[in-house]
Amino acid sequence: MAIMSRNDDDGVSDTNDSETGNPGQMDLPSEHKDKLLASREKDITRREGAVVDDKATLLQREKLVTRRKDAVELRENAADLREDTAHRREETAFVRESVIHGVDTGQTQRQEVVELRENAVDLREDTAHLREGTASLREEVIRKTDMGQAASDDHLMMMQQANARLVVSVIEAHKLAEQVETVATKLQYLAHHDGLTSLPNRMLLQDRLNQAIELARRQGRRFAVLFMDLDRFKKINDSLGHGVGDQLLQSVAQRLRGCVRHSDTIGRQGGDEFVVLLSNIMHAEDAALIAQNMLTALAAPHLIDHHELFVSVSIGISIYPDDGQEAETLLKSADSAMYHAKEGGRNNYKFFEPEMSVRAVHRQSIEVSLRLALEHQEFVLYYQPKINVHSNRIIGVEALIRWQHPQWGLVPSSQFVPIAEDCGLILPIGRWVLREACLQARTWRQAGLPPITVAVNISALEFNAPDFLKNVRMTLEETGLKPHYLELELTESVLMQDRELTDSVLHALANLGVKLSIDDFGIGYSSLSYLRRSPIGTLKIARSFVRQMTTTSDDADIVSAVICMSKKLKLRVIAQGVETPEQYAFLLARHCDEGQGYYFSRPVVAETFATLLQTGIPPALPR
Ligand SMILES: Nc1nc2c(ncn2[C@@H]2O[C@@H]3COP(=O)(O)O[C@H]4[C@@H](O)[C@H](n5cnc6c(=O)[nH]c(N)nc65)O[C@@H]4COP(=O)(O)O[C@H]3[C@H]2O)c(=O)[nH]1
Repeated sequence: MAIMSRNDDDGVSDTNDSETGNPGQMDLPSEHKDKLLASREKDITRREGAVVDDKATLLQREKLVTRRKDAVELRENAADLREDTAHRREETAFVRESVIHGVDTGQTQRQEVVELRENAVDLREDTAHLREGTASLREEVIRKTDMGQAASDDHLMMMQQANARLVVSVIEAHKLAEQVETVATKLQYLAHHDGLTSLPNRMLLQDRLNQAIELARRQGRRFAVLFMDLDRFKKINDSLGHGVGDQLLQSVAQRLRGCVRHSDTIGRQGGDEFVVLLSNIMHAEDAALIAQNMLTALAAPHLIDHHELFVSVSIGISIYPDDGQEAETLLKSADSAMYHAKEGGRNNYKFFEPEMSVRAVHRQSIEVSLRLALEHQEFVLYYQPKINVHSNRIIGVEALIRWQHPQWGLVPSSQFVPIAEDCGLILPIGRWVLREACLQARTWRQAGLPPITVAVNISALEFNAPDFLKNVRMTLEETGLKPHYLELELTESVLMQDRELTDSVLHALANLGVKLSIDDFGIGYSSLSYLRRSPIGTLKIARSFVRQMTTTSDDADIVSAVICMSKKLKLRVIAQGVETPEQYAFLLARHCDEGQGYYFSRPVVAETFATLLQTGIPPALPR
């Protein structure tokens, strides 16, 4: 008998299979056999279906895992993007701060501006990349979201987060772009304006000048260019410090603004130089009127850091088209005219005249030749004796430089020392003078001539050079001259500079044994209490007072007062530029002990001076 039992799973199972020759197989009627076969086939199909179902589930799971991976990747991408944005934001903030700092302090140098501009360009490129990055990421999200319609809630949530982060990134990118715009605008401003005064700078002024030329050419009109610089600004800067100097320049800029119309341009060329473009004048006299207004406006005291500062300017004026048809020529003409204004006593204005450019060219060629003069050994020292007016004995000598030019002949120092000071060449020239004078003094000593002190002029630039003291020490050592045979003549302006530094150098020199004197005393502003404390040993009365002391009572009073004061302060005093017997007599009567000037001897070459030293001042010299 066939034993049929109900299976839990599919309901039918046989334990006695006749086809397999199973001992449990029974011989069934054919209709039963057909039924059994049909039932078996159904069973197999059902089982195969279950396997297919399993495969689909696996595939489904695999897809889910892949989508999860995509979502994680997206999340990571979004996080990277966010980090990148934050980083860029910091950079922008830094750039912006640098620019603002630059604008505030006026210290943004041209190089910095260039760097900032390059940074802004980089930043802009980065922002563009960032935008591209966010766009492609968004596209990817959309694509993957479409693919994953059937994604799990988890997957959807991750997608939403990634999307939200992308939105943040895009907003950041927009902000970044705005900030870069702001920085770019500021850079643009800085590139065309002076950081200290906010006036148009050289570049912008050049642009405006070119525009004015173009317009004036078309309309057949004239316009004026005013070139000006502050008289003796360097002294204020050196003595009161750059902070005060900067404020003074701001104050000057402010007052100049008040003197011109809106259509005119005032620019700062650099340092204490300003250029004004008066774009609409009918006659040259209009420019003169404005120049005069500027002189008046600047003359009132400038109150800066509790200092009442008085400044004046010298102004040179050139007119388009008479004095130049191009920007450069107009500026040059105005510059030459300004030099003449300065030479004419400062605090005034001068119109350009054609012969001025000849002098400007001459000055330029002096500078070029000066650069070669040291190398070509064209300098020579002359020596002028200092005399004890009572004994008529030579008590010292001043070394004075001359330039033996191959074409121009012997050039006096007044024609090239100021130029050498302007262009800094006075530093190597000064070192040469000091060495040459020390060597010469030593040679005279070795030749058995009476011991005397040799004096060397030191300009403010030389005194303030960082290696000045070291150079004096080294020169004395190398030339073998004893320090007390060297005297340094300083101008009053040297004493007005950085007090602490000046004091320490003066005392170091005095400790070495070097003598110190003040040249041209009376024309500066030396404080008497300072003189008392300083190691200065001698005052040299300025030639300008000595020249008129016998004819002008004011000068006579000044010279008498300086002699008297020197004695009280226990300082030696010497009158410079003594030329006449009357001046000599005046000094004797006022008990001035020492004198120097043509009355005793002109500056002479070293050999002649050696003879003077041996023989004394000959009576044959004009007296
Ligand atoms: N009219 C007139 N002039 C007289 C008389 N006695 C002397 N002098 C001139 O007065 C100037 C005196 O020199 P300083 O006041 O130091 O003024 C000097 C000094 O400031 C500067 N200098 C000259 N040599 C040097 C140098 O080696 N180094 C530096 N840094 N400056 C120098 O150039 C200035 C002019 O020098 P120099 O042309 O040599 O002119 C000299 C001298 O030749 C006189 O009785 N009447």
